[in-house]
Amino acid sequence: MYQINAIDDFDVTEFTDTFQLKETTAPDAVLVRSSVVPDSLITNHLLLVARSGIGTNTINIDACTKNGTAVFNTPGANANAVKELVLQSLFASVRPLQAAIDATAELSGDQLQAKAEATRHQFVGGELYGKTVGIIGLGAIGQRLANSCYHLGMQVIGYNRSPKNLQHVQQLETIEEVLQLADFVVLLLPLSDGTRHIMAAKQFREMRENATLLNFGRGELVDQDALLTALKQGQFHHYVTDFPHRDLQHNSAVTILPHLGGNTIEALSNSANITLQNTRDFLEAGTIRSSVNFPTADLPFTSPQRLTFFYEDRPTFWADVTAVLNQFGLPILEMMSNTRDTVGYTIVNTNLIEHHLTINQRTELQQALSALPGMIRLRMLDNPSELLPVLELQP
Ligand SMILES: NC(=O)C1=CN([C@@H]2O[C@H](COP(=O)(O)OP(=O)(O)OC[C@H]3O[C@@H](n4cnc5c(N)ncnc54)[C@H](O)[C@@H]3O)[C@@H](O)[C@H]2O)C=CC1
Ligand SMILES: O=C(O)C(=O)COP(=O)(O)O
Repeated sequence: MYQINAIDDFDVTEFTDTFQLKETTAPDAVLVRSSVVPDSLITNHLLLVARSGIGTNTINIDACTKNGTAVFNTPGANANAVKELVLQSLFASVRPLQAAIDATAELSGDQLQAKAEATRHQFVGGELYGKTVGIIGLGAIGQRLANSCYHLGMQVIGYNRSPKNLQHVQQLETIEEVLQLADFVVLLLPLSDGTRHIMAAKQFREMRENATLLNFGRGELVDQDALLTALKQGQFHHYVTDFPHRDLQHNSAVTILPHLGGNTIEALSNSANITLQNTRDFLEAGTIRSSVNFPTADLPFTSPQRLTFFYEDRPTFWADVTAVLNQFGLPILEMMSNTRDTVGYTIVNTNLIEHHLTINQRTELQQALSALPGMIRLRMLDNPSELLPVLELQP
C-alpha cells in the first residue's frame, strides 16, 4: 500500500485499494493544489508529485527530475473555469454592477423604483462589443477566451511564444505590439524564468491610457513596483489580479481576487479526478499521462510483472539493459520507450514467475540494472490485476 502525503485536501475514498493518506516526511507520492511542495519531501521514496491544476511553479521540477520523481498536472481541466472568470472580470470592468447593487440595497421608503432610477446616471457603463482584447499566452485558457471574446464582437489580438493556428486571433510578433493596441490585456502565461516580470516598466509605457490589465497567470509575471508606478502616473487605467499582495491593497486602481480562477465545482472535481487517476496508474503500472518532466508512456499491463526505467538518455542505454535482462534469462514480452529532452522512460512487460527468480536473484537483477550509467530510477511492478497469477518468490 502506497503512502500519500496530501498537502491540500483530496477525497481519496475511491482509491484506498492502492494508496492511503498519511502525513509522513518520506511519502511515495504527494498530492497538491497550488501550495508549495517543500524540497524536504523529495526523498528517495518519492515516486510522484501530482498537481491538481496546471501551474507547477510551486514544485522544484529540476530536483524531482534528478530524483526520478514524475510530476503530473491536469492540462485544460480548469481552463473553462478561468475563461469564465476572465469574462466576468471583463464585464465587471465596463459596467459598475456591484456599486449599483450596493447603492440600490441602501435605498428605503416609498417610490423605490423612481428613487433607484434617479441614481442611474452614476452607473453608466461601457460595452465590450467592438473593443480590443489582447491575450498574452494562447494556451488552453487563452484559446477558449479568444473564441468567447470573438463571439462577443471584440477584436481579438494575441501573443504566444510559439504562434498557434487559431481562427479568431490576430497574432502579433511581440508583446509590445499587443500592448499598443489593446483596451484589455489578459495575462495567461505560466510562471517561469522566462516569464517572470514579463510585464515591467518598458511594457507599461506601451499600454494605452484607458487600458485594463487582467492577470490570471501568476502574480510574479508582473513587476509590482513598476506596476504601481505606472498606475500612479496614469500610464494605464486599472489592474485586475487573481493573486493578492499586501502592496496592492487599498488602491482604487487595483481589483484583487483571492486566486479564484479554477475555483468552480466542475474544475475542482475534473482536476482532482484526473490527478487521482494519474496517481493510481503511475503507482500501479508506471503509466505516464500529462507529466511535465517525464515522457508520455502507456503500455497495457498484460504480463505478470513489468520493469520501468527512467534514465538520462544515451545511445547504448537500451543495449546495456537488454544485456542485463539476458544475463538473468528474462523475456521482453512487450516494451515501449519514449524520450523527452535529455531523459528517457521505458516500460518492459516481463514474467519473473516463469523464470523462477529467487528473492536473491531479483535483488541482484535490481542492483545490476540500477548500476547502469544514467539510470535514475528503476521500478519493478507486480500486476495488480486479480486475473493474473501472483508472484510467489522462492526463498
Ligand atoms: N488564476 C487561476 O486560478 C489559474 C491560473 N492559471 C495560470 O495560467 C497559466 C496558463 O494556463 P493554461 O492556458 O491552462 O496553460 P497552457 O500550458 O495551456 O498555456 C500556456 C501558454 O503560454 C505559452 N507560453 C509559455 N511561455 C511563454 C512565453 N515566455 N511567452 C509567450 N508565451 C508563452 C505556451 O506556449 C502556452 O501556449 C498557468 O500556467 C497558470 O499559471 C491556470 C489555471 C488557473
Ligand atoms: O491550475 C492552476 O494553475 C491554478 O492556478 C489553479 O490552481 P488551484 O486553484 O490553486 O488549484
